[in-house]
Amino acid sequence: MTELLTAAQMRAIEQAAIESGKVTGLELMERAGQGVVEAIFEEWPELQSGNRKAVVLCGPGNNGGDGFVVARLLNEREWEVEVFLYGNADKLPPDAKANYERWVELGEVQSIEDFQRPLGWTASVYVDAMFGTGLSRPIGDLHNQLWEVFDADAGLPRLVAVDTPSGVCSDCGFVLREGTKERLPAPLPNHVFESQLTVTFHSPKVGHYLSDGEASCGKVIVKDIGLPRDNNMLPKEKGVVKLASPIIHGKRGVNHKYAHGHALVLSGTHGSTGAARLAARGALRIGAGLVTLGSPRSAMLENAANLTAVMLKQIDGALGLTEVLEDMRFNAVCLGPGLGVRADTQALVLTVLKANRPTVLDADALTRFSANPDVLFGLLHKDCVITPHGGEFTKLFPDIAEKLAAPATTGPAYSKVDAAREAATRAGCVVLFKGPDTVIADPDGRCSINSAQYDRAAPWLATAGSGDVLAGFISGLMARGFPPMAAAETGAWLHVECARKFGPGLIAEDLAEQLPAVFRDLGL
Ligand SMILES: NC(=O)C1=CN([C@@H]2O[C@H](COP(=O)(O)OP(=O)(O)OC[C@H]3O[C@@H](n4cnc5c(N)ncnc54)[C@H](OP(=O)(O)O)[C@@H]3O)[C@@H](O)[C@H]2O)[C@@H](O)CC1
Ligand SMILES: [K+]
Repeated sequence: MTELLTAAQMRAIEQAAIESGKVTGLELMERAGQGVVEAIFEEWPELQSGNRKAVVLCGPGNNGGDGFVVARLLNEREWEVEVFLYGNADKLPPDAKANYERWVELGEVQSIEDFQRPLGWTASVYVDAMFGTGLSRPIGDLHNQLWEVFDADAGLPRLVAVDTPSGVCSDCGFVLREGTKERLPAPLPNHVFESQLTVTFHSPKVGHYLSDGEASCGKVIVKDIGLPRDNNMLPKEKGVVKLASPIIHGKRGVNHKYAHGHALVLSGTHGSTGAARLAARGALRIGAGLVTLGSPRSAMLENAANLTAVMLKQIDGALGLTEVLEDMRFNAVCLGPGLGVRADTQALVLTVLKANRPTVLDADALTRFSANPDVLFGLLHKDCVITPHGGEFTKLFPDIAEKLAAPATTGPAYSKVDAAREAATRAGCVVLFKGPDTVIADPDGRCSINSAQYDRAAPWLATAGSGDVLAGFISGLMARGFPPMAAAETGAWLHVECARKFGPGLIAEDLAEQLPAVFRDLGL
């Protein structure tokens, strides 16, 4: 399980370790610099020999201190090293200052203003050690200068970011930028200069996995710097964010279909039934013992013509649903995909929520409440999962979405994690806020990011109906008895694995069909 830390959490861990007397800040900085050098050779073994040159850009804090260590260690390995400093050497914090002084015995320090791109890239490696977890405001002109130098049109150099790419907030993953009263157009102009490698310490930072994080980090390598793994010293008010991982087991115990639950998925009317069938098939493949599609009379023929293992039951309106839910064997309900946003959708949602059954609400079941989200929040309960994408999230939580969309001007800035957590508290249930950086938050404070980035990139998932399958996966797991947070996390993780298993050309129908192979890979 990978834990992702905020700047404050990382600082608390470092502080506690230093105060315990077991390690000094200087030792941590030395190990950080060593970690960067190790990572460079692991990533580019061809740099072990030959004429090698590094350009190291150092900032005014301890991130800069790490840079001076890297410069010295590469110099010891007979690299030619050029160092540029942003800011005043006299104002460096003590550990950084000590490493600055060790470096000036070996080489020169130039002002960052003199750093320009020569004709072509002349160094084997460029090290960005300007700002890390201490970034507190936009880097303004410096950013523009670097943006010009590292302009991708010139071809990407081996650019290594120490801890975080400078300018990117380590909590939210956004590039900090000057405030503007006007909302920036979507998508935001991407002013990120791309590192090929980001070497971070102890644990990845939350911002590496959110918003611009992946685009700017390239690849994240975590180096141990000897800090304790005991998180007792962390601020308690918010738990640590984790990378989602599957909490799944094979079907155990009684070999009877009813032992694995019975999911009910509600279909839309005639002509809008495919989404619910995708969800239903997802629920069945993921292991619910039985799945029934509840269909209005108008869509019975259409659904009957397209179902085999999934069962079909006519359910007309809230009254019909109330009667069906008297059968307690329906132990998980999924509604929203293709349901439509008419008044009876609201009645169906309210009926399901009053029945107090594990429930997944997606798509139209959420959009229907755009005008009156409080009605929905009043009835959602702890056994629910809601799965909004960005647009649905904005309709249900407009004030939260506005905070998230506002330009990040000071660090650490409001993040998608903060937004999902706030939404979960308001909704009183698990919120799965979709994206390549899906954030899953439980009102009890647990939070994870299901990343479809870096080595789990799955761009093929952006295809019609894939969200419907996810809603089905989660409801199928809930029918199997998974608690909402575990169901959401596991369902989202498997969803990405299925997309990766299939690869290019994926359409929504393919997703659930990959589950058997993914389960086999997991040894289930
Ligand atoms: N602590 C440890 O033991 C270890 C720490 N380690 C390393 O330290 C890093 C954290 O160090 P850090 O806290 O000193 O923060 P850092 O990112 O260097 O920047 C702070 C400086 O930048 C300034 N500043 C901020 N924004 C600015 C802007 N836009 N434009 C201009 N200035 C700006 C800010 O000024 P201020 O906001 O105070 O005015 C302050 O002077 C961490 O990422 C890791 O690499 C490792 O060695 C392991 C051991
Ligand atoms: K950096």
